[in-house]
Amino acid sequence: MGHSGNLQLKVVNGDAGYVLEDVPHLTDYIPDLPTYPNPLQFNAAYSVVKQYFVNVDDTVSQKIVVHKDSPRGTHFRRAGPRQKVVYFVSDEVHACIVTCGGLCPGLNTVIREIVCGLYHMYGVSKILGIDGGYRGFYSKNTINLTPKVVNDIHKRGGTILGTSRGGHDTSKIVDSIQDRGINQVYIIGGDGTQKGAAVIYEEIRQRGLKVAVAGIPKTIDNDIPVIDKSFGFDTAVEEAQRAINAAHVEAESIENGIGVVKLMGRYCGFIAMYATLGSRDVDCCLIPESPFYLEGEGGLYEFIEKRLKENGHMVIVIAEGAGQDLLAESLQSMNQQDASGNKLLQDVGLWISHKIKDHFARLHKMAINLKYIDPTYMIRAIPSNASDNVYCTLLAQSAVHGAVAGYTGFTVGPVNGRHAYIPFNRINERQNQVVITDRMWARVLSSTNQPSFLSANELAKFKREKPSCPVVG
Ligand SMILES: Nc1ncnc2c1ncn2[C@@H]1O[C@H](COP(=O)(O)OP(=O)(O)OP(=O)(O)O)[C@@H](O)[C@H]1O
Ligand SMILES: O=P(O)(O)OC[C@H]1O[C@](O)(CO)[C@@H](O)[C@@H]1O
Ligand SMILES: [Mg+2]
Repeated sequence: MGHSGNLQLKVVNGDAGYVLEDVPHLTDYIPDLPTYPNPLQFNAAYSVVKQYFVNVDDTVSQKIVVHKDSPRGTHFRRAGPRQKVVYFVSDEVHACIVTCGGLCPGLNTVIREIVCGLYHMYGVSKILGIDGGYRGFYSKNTINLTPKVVNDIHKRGGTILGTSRGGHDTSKIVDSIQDRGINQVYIIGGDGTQKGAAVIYEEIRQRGLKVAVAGIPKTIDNDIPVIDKSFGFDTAVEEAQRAINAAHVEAESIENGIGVVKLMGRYCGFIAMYATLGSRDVDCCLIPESPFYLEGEGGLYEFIEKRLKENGHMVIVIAEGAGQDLLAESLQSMNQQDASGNKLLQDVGLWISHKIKDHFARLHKMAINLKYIDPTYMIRAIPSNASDNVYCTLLAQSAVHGAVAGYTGFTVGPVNGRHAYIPFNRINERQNQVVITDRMWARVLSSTNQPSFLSANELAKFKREKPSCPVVG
């Protein structure tokens, strides 16, 4: 096997096209680090486990569908407890946890399980909660986290640590880490947060500090690539059903009733797509990845008229990032950004509701009754459901095992069902989006029976431009 790469990339090439995109280890820049036996082997709960520790050579394959002669492809290091650890646990570890970006169901569960994992599996009791996101490192007080403090936080929505956008000052953050003697940093957040985690890791490495940096991916939008799905996503999709049900009940109770539901999804339509497929009451799902138009043959107005004539009512689900080009045409574009530099979107749900009402009022041939439901924050401010709780537990424990073993500069997450350590650069190189030329979007179209709103030429263009998504869908 041959190694290649620089500070960022640790790539190992093997036989038959096998590629390991490995994560950094503290020993990459701190030679001769002493190691210690993993204390987990004395843990009563784990004594029944046949194979305590993950084999050092275990990797997780990114490509699950293979052909007889195809190369073995990209792999990631398998997550889990290691035989040797690089911290003299429990005394040496001083950990901290921070949550950044928007809320997401399960944040408190991940915090709880990092604290309980560190404490119960590795005997760590020095764990600080950073208050209010990245800027909390240098401008706020910290909170001492113990299993007792976090005991029932998973039953609450939000994050007990608070969160924020903006305020990432790398050198101030690393100064604070250094000054406080912190040597494990757990960073929970979305795409922006993981980019922030990558630069924190780089700065720590430049300074030669024995500090492990572990990212736990959080995004309600499911826009983080490589991993199967982000935590809280299922809970959000489930909660979205309540809004869709309400829209459906309202719409079918009145002549020519239309229920419009806006769901989150700034740049991608995963929530809208899964909520639509989960519901079966949705007649039209509009997402940022699939352009649509209103007027004329094959447009949205024509489809609404047809569906109302057929069924007497209809439900439209629209992701917040859908149709932004149309909004920009008809409204003056604001071009505003939030504190993290994310584009602030105009309310497409409200806009489309007005457009539909105006259109049918102008036509005079069909009186419609439109109800607009906007549950956007309700679907992310709730506690996570049971399966997300289990998922959060695995993420937290995998992150803890990795950091204690000396891995750093990684985001943890499931790849084809197996948890893996994924290098930051892989997580940060692109955003996950619905690929409308994949089967999952076709399933939506065939479930709603809506038009694709794409001409043959546009479809061909999409097929050329967008590679098939190997993970989601
Ligand atoms: N390129 C970057 N480099 C350093 N820090 C960044 C970068 N992008 C974003 N951040 C920081 O990460 C934090 C969170 O970013 P952001 O507000 O975009 O949310 P997010 O993590 O993407 O979560 P979500 O989009 O799911 O709400 C902010 O404090 C922001 O300053
Ligand atoms: O209003 P906030 O807190 O900035 O969050 C809104 C954004 O957060 C997200 O949930 C995640 O990025 C987006 O879908 C949404 O645009
Ligand atoms: Mg983001």
